Amino acid sequence: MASKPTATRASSRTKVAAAAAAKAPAPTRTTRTRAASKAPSTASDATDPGPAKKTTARKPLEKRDNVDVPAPSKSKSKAPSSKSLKQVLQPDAEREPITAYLRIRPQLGEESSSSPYLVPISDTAVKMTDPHDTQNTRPQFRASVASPSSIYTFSHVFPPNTTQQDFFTKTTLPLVKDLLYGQSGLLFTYGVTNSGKTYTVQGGEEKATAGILPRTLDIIFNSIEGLHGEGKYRPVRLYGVEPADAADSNIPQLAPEPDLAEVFKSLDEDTNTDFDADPTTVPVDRNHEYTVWLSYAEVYNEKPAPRAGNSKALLLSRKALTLRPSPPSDNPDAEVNGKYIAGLRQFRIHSASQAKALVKLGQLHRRVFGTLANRESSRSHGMVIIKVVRGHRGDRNDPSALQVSRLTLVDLAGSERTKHTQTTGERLKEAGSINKSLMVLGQCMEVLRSNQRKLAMSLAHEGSGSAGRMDTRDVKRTLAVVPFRHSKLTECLIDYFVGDGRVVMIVNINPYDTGYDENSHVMKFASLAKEIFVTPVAAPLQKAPPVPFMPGKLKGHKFKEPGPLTLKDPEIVPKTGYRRKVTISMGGNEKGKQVNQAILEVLEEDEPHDEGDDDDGDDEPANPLIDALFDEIENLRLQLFEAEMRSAIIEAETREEVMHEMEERMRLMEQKYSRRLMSEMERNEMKTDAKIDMLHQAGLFGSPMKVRTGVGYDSSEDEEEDVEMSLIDYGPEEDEDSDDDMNITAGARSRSASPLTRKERLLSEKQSGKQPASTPKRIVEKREFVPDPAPLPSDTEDAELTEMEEEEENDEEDEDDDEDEDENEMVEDQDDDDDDYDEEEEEEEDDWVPPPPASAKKAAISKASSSARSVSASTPSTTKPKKVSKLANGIDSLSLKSARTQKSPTPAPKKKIRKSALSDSEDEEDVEPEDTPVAPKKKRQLAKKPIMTVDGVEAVTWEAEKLNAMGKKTIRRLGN
Ligand SMILES: Nc1ncnc2c1ncn2[C@@H]1O[C@H](COP(=O)(O)OP(=O)(O)OP(=O)(O)O)[C@@H](O)[C@H]1O
Repeated sequence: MASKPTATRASSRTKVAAAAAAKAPAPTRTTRTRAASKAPSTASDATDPGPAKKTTARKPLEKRDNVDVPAPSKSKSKAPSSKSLKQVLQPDAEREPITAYLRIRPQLGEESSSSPYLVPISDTAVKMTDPHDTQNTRPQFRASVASPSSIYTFSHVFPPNTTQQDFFTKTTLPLVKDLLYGQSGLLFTYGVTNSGKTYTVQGGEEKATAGILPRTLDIIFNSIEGLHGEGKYRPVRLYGVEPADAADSNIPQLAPEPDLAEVFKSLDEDTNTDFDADPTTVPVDRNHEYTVWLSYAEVYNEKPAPRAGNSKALLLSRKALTLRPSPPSDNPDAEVNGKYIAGLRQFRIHSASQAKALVKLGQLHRRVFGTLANRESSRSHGMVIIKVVRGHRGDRNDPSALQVSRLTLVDLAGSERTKHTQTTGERLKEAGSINKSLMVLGQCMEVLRSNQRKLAMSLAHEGSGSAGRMDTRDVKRTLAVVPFRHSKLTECLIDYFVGDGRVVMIVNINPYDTGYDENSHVMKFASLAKEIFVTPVAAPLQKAPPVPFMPGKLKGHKFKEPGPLTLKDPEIVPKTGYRRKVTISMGGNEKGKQVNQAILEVLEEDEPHDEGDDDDGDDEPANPLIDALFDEIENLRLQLFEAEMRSAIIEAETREEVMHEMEERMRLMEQKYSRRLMSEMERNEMKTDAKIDMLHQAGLFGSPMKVRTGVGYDSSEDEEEDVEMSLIDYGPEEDEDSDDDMNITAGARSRSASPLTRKERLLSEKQSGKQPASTPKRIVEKREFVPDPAPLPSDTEDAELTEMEEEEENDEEDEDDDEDEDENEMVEDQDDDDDDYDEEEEEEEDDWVPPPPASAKKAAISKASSSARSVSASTPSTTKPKKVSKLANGIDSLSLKSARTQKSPTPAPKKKIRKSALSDSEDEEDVEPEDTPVAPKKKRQLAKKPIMTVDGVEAVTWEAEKLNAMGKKTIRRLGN
């Protein structure tokens, strides 16, 4: 019988070691250290394809300084090779990144937004789009500082319809298995308020909605059924064990006070923990026995509120606890020792329901303090620590055969750091204070990541400097200090981040929540966490010598025997502290249930000052200056954040204001331009009508004149047209003023009044026996360049003059071309006169030298005529202006003549002159209305003749020249 336990012991040890090796995926810390020290050569060897090459590659390394021994070129070239950062940062057998899961909360009906701004695009990725940026506005026009659309990847994305069971199986069950196999783990939920963190951890009220915590407890107890240990040892600190006492197994006496007892009774009634139990079982090593210990802690960073006294209220105290470093003796292989919460009560749990009741108590406390802070949601970080002490059944009294593994489940407070961005001052400070631990957690992750990268690169690179690869110790000296100490939360979890187990992060998101920016922040935090590598190792086996069971004493230290939970424990309730009043109520959720209320006075005490020996083994320097500097940095960060948010809000508001103003201006401009365009179009239309009308009247466009002058001519039609012309509105006063105002340019004048209007005015003036008040400026200006205005010729004289001119033209060959061109120009000018006439054209008209009509014409002209042309060209000023003057005078005379006829609103008197000049035999009587008294004059048949075009004139001129060259003087008949 005596040998049996020994054999069992030996086998158990082997089994423990084997189990640790087989079940724990990573080696122990010692192994890891060895592996790390080997890593550089492994990295070097990794470049060699086979064993033979390894040998050749080693030689130059051994004789590195011996330049006389050349290394094989192949291996030499490979020696300094290095892995890329990406390769180095790949997960391997020893380490793995923090696992990040995303859980999307379903829409609950209270959300105003109908469509979520985050949608899963695969099992591992989600797309997040700013709901306020439907137009994909450019970043500078956006009020939000977060990017408008981003894709985030996770280890797995759980859509809204995921059941609690599925979620637990994929995310937490592996950690529960680890716990039972002797490996620690951490799971924390992260997200803004109302995103479902508490629902994920604790669960809902309905069946099958139990969260990961009750399920974890269920599975642990399902799995160790029949394997419960005697509980001779209890876990202490992080990894240590010590002899337990009977009090550890006592169910906590919840509340001796009657009112509070009522409350807790109803709590007990509510806590029917078994109705939603998870039946899953994990196969465990049945050679071991297990004891489960549970503690509930809260990280509560708020500052105390002013004292509020009420003598009748019950007193509920809560004492701030200190964190103490885990002694290296508990885990000699550890490079960095974590910290434990000193004084945290822990209870040995025998069943899942007992554990759940205790958790409920912890949550009640949390709720009480949450209510105390006047907040609806959890404002503290709730932490449930489950410890499993595993020992071989064959060696129950040997503490060196014990292994303590931990699973820490953290329900973080809402990360609504920017929730109150619209407010500043106190509320922002408050938010900053509440989330200080989250901020520090982020900072720790950032520093950890950068340190890990640095270290990985130093291991991957070889041959930097003469001494070969850089010493890891040198690199470690350059690494930044991870600010774990700046928050209680990170201080509690330090051991997980430096390599004490698997870390799982659950990101909760409510895609209907209005806080897009806050959720973007959460996503960024998750992507940062994913890049941090942790080293899941098995919990150390205890090598502490067995201590005889002495209640109240352990290893020479005074040990306080733990008693039942009493709210008035003088050790717990401090003499000084902060008192606050709070009312808690239980029940009343369902119909008919009585609401239990209790008024509690809560006494809070600050963290006691560490005693001198508390920091034993704390490797971080406790320099007050450094602490003060860190505090200052924190303060400045907060100020910076506040200032950034303020300026972001101002910027967004300004942008919006400017945008609205711009929009308004553009709208006004658009209206103005469209009005202007319309009026321009109307004007153009009327102008065109006027032109057409003038062309009609000039007989160049159809023959309305003929119709008018014919038998069926209706005077009312004429009147209509006159009315139509008078509708051309260039400003009512313009016409009036323009007659008097000689400063108005010819162009403006030409636009301001139609010839019809002018003609009518002239007629009326003539009829009233009055001299025209003024002549139109254009005509006046025409006259301006006439050096010697001649008296107005009569029609006959005019005709004769024209004929004479023509004769002269025919006679004077040199001038002939010029004259004809001049005439053509004049005729063309007449057409465009009303619209485009200006001084420039006038100048052109005067100075214009016409090109020769045709090459054939030149050939036909004799040398004699060429010399005559040159002579006449030398003295053009004597004749040319005179002719122009006659034409101008002719225009006026024709105007007067038209005024006499009253029925011929001819707008182009010059044209008539030119026509008469070109076709001598045309009878002008046909143009005149029948009833118009016409003075006896030379008969012309202008209207009967086809109107001669410019080409016609040229042709005629050409013929005339030809004949002239042939010696014939009479050209009058040529026109016929
Ligand atoms: N997956 C889910 N299915 C159904 N209801 C859910 C789910 N997740 C959350 N809820 C509900 O949404 C509400 C808010 O969830 P919960 O209280 O867990 O948010 P929280 O993130 O813990 O908030 P706080 O940080 O303020 O404590 C609760 O009513 C909860 O029941």
